[in-house]
Amino acid sequence: MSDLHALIERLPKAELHLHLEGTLEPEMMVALAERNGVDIPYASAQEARKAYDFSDLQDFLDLYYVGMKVLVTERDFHDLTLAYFERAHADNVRHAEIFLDPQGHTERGIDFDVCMRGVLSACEETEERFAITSKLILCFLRDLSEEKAFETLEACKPWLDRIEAVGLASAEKGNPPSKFARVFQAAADLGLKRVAHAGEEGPAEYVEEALDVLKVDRIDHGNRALDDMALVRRLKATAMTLTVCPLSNLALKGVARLEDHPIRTMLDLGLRATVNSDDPAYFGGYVNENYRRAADAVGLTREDVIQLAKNSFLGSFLGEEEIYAHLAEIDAAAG
Ligand SMILES: Nc1ncnc2[nH]cnc12
Ligand SMILES: [Zn+2]
Repeated sequence: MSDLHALIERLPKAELHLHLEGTLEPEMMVALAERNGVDIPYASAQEARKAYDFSDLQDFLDLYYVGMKVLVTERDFHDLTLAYFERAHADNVRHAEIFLDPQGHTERGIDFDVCMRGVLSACEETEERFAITSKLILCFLRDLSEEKAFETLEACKPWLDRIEAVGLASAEKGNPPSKFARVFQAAADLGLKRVAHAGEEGPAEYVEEALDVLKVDRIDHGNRALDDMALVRRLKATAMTLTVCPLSNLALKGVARLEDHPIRTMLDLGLRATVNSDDPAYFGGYVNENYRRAADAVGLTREDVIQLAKNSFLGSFLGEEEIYAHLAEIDAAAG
């Protein structure tokens, strides 16, 4: 193993952009389909993997929403979440801020509270077993209506002490952040932090709207912000965290080759970029694999990799003391 790969493995990391439903490995999908008597269009895990050849975000989302239909019971959500944390533990992830797409479940008749109980019990078990801390971010699906988003926010109310933030995910093009201005304001009034996918496929203007209209605390992806240098200067001046997902961008054709990925440019510009896995079961790798493949493709240095790990904690919603404790651990692990 190269020195750089060994460093990547050893560094404590936070993961800030991870859709729980995107950690559904084909083996678990097939097993849950059987357990719950749900029809899926694959006879085997191998067949599912063969279908994972995406032309763009929508092409992926079409399969992503089919896959999650196998999640039915509280136990399914628990098992899915715990399986992710086992993998995260193997990658030396110490803290994760995980996305859940409740509308992907409530829209097909699964109770919101069933999802929440299953996910949260696995988060508690994880903290005890692996000493990994976590926070939960509930994403509104931007291709659905504002009214549906408000219904989801209403369902959040009994769980507010267990929810850190709201997010915005799903089909970006044609669904600008401003569509959700009022529901994000209502979430802020409830004391929730805000994040939004922006600039994944949509233009730099969507990143600007997420900042100005949704008042987000982080931008998920943000790649297209690089098209607008005034916006880049603003992101740098405000130390805005970008949760970047290299293997996702490759799989969804945001970049033609990983060598063209902007992660190195982002660091060179002084942006607070982080590396994350997005939907690792669909895109071919968990967080360390994203670091390794990106590092090899764009020539990240040892200092870049250390900076990325530090950024992952600096951009998290942990308290200052916890963040500085993790930064000290990174310095110790870096040697
Ligand atoms: N990469 C992604 N972009 C937008 N919405 C998503 N939901 C799951 N993965 C997503
Ligand atoms: Zn995402």
